[in-house]
Amino acid sequence: MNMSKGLKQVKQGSKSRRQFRSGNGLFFQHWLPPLDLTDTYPDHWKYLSEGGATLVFSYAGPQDERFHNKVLRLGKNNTVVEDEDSLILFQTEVISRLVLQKHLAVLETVLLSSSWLESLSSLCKKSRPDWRTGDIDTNRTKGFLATNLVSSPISVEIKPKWSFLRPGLRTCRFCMHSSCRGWITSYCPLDLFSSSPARIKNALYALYDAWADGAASQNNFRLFADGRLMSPDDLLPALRGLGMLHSSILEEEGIRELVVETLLVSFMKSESLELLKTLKNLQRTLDGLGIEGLASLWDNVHSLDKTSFGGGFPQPTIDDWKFFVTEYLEPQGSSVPPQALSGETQLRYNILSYLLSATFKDCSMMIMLPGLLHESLPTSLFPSRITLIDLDPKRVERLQKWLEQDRNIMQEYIVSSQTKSAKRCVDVGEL
Ligand SMILES: O=P(O)(O)O[C@@H]1[C@@H](OP(=O)(O)O)[C@H](OP(=O)(O)O)[C@H](O)[C@H](OP(=O)(O)O)[C@H]1OP(=O)(O)O
Ligand SMILES: Nc1ncnc2c1ncn2[C@@H]1O[C@H](COP(=O)(O)OP(=O)(O)OP(=O)(O)O)[C@@H](O)[C@H]1O
Repeated sequence: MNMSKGLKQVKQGSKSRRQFRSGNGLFFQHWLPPLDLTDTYPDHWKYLSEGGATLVFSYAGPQDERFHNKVLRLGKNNTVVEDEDSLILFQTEVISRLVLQKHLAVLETVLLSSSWLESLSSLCKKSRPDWRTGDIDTNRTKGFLATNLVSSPISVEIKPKWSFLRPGLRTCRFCMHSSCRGWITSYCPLDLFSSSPARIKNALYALYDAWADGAASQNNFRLFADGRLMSPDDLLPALRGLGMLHSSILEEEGIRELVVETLLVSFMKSESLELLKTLKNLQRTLDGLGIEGLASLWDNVHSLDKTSFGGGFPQPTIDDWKFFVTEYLEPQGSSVPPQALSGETQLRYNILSYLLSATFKDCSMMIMLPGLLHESLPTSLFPSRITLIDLDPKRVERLQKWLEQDRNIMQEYIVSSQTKSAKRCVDVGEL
């Protein structure tokens, strides 16, 4: 029997339960060890993209159902990243209780070897942007495969960042941070999360424009055509080459309109608006005390031992996360509801809550599109899939970084507001 034919996989924790269709059409199941990627050649994996902590490759080898439409995500050697099994469990056991499954990629652990990773690392050197630091961590023995979310004709990646305005402030965290970094962008996440078509459109124009101006280190917008990451200069010739442009579109300006209009149709679909609403509510409600409030709570609890913020607090385990999410989702079911907790237990609840909020503040959305809008086609014929990626747990050591970062951002922003008027961001509040 051809085992790869009719193969389906069902994820459960880090184990892969593969389902095979037998001759009589019935499925049978079998527990299998993780796939060994050293069965493929490193040059079957083409550099696709990267973030601060990982590098991502898409499969470009001979036809193989196991890797078709998959990307390989590998940890870098310059950051502490959880092991792959924990990352996958975090998504399957924790995140999936907060975000609908249809908005999540399917993940699977794979086995790797140092020599294989070293070859891949040298093969991808030329494709990586100069400004990115870190290299593949060749000491890791595992990576993970994920659904390739740029396999559609056009795919767009948006990293929306913080969706809410802190009480008492006029400017949102992203706009303050951008101003401190000297970024030139009119993007405000509060527009994207507003549910208003006009404001969402403004946000999309702003994201596109910052990208088109070549602001390489601004990572809030990326565009992929035919599975390849596009630079602003590549886009027009690439779309023409792929036959994706109507002959009337001759100018960059025309593409800008078309990309934004197409994305707007996708964002105005009810499931996209629902996802934005979910993300905003998770970011905001999990943030609870804010980083300053959390640091004060820490100081109160540690007033005698004076342990520094986050010091000695163990990394939450999967069981800790599961327990936390149950308390967060079903506060009435807890013996003591979260708002009535005190001391160590209150601190613990709020630390996990803030860490989880940080995951949602830093994730990205992948929007898969069948192409760019065509005026002869009704927009209802425009299917799109929207998926969240980079939903890794944040580590406890980050607490101190976030406290210092927020203080710096606030301080610099206050100083700069003395010379120019502070930006006013509009939050529509709870959706
Ligand atoms: O601190 P921020 O808000 O700048 O976010 C960091 C991101 O910077 P950005 O603002 O998107 O340019 C940063 O993104 P880049 O590396 O700049 O693409 C990372 O996402 C970082 O998280 P991690 O190290 O991958 O766990 C992010 O760090 P965390 O804040 O999530 O710890
Ligand atoms: N499933 C996927 N399909 C296609 N591309 C992907 C997928 N997952 C990740 N990518 C690409 O790889 C990049 C890096 O992945 P990811 O955001 O998960 O890494 P990271 O290092 O944690 O990023 P950051 O530093 O932004 O937190 C993404 O920005 C995206 O362009």
